[in-house]
Amino acid sequence: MPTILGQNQYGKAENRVVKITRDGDTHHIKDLNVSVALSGDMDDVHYSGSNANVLPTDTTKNTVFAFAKEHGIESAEQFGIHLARHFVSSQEPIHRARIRIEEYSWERIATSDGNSKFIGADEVRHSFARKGMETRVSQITYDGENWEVISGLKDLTVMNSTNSEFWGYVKDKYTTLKEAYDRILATDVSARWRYNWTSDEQRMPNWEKSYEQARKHMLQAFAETYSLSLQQTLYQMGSRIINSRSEIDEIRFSLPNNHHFLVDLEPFGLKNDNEVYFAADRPYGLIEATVLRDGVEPKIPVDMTNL
Ligand SMILES: O=c1[nH]c(=O)c2[nH]c(=O)[nH]c2[nH]1
Repeated sequence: MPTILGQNQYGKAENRVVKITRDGDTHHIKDLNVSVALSGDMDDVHYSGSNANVLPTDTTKNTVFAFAKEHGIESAEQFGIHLARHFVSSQEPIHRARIRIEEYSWERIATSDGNSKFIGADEVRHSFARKGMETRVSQITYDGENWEVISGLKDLTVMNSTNSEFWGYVKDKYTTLKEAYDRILATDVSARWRYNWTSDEQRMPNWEKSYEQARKHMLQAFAETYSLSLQQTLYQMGSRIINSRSEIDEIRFSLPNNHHFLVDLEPFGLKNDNEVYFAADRPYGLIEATVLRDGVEPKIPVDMTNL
C-alpha cells in the first residue's frame, strides 16, 4: 500500500448545551459549547469502511445532553472529566477522548436599585445578560444648522429562562411548531435611539447618563415583561425607554430570536423538566420594529440596526 493512515480523531464538535438549574424561583445558567474528539482503534473504518469500532458522533452529541441532565454541570472541567472518562472507559476501541469546552458567562440583570448581586426582586431571578459582548454605537449628523444624534448598542445578549410563552399563532399546512407555555426567550439586542435634541447647545443631553439610563430601562423591561412573544417584549422595551427618557423620541430594534430547543431525553430514560436545551444558532427568527413617541416622525432608517 502506498499510503498509511496517520493521526486521526473524530467526534461531534460544538454541542451547544444550555442547562438551567432551578433553585425555587432563582435560576442558574450553564451555557457551554462542547466539542468531543475520540481516537483509538480506528484503522478499519478508514481502510475498509467497517464501522465496527465506531461509536457514532451522533451518540457523542446525545451523551453530552444526557450528561447535562444526569450529572449536572458543576463546572466545565468537571463536566469534561465525566465525558472523557465515559468514552474511554465504556468503549474498548476508544483509547483517548479530548473534550474541549467554551463556557459563555452570564450575569444577572440589575434590579431597579442597580445592585445586580442582590437577588430580591422577582424579575432578576431568571433574567441574564451575557458578559462583555456588547458594543455601544452612535451616529452624529450635522448640516451646519441642525444636529441628529442616534445612539444605541448591538450584541447585548439577554435571556429569560422562564416567563415566556408562544401560542395561539396561525397554523397552516406547513406549521409544525408546538405551542410553548414555558420557553426560554433569548436575543442579541441591537437598538438605535434618536434624540430629539437638534440645535440648542446649552440644552444638550448628558450623553453618558442618557445611554446608561436607556440601557437600564431597556434591560429592566426585558426582565420584567411576562412575554407572549418577542414582538410584545420588543414593544415593552421601546416604550419603557420613550416613557422614561424625555430626550429620546424614537427607538428601533432588531432582535434575533435565539432559539433554545428542549432536548428529548426520553430515549435515555431521562425526564427533561425544562432543564437541558440545545441552543441553535441558525436559522433564527428576526423581529424588528420601531417604537415612537406619539406624534413624532420616524427617522431611523429601517436597516440601521443591522449595521
Ligand atoms: O416570539 C416569537 N415570535 C414569533 O413571531 C415567532 N415565530 C416562531 O416560530 N416563534 C416565535 N416566537
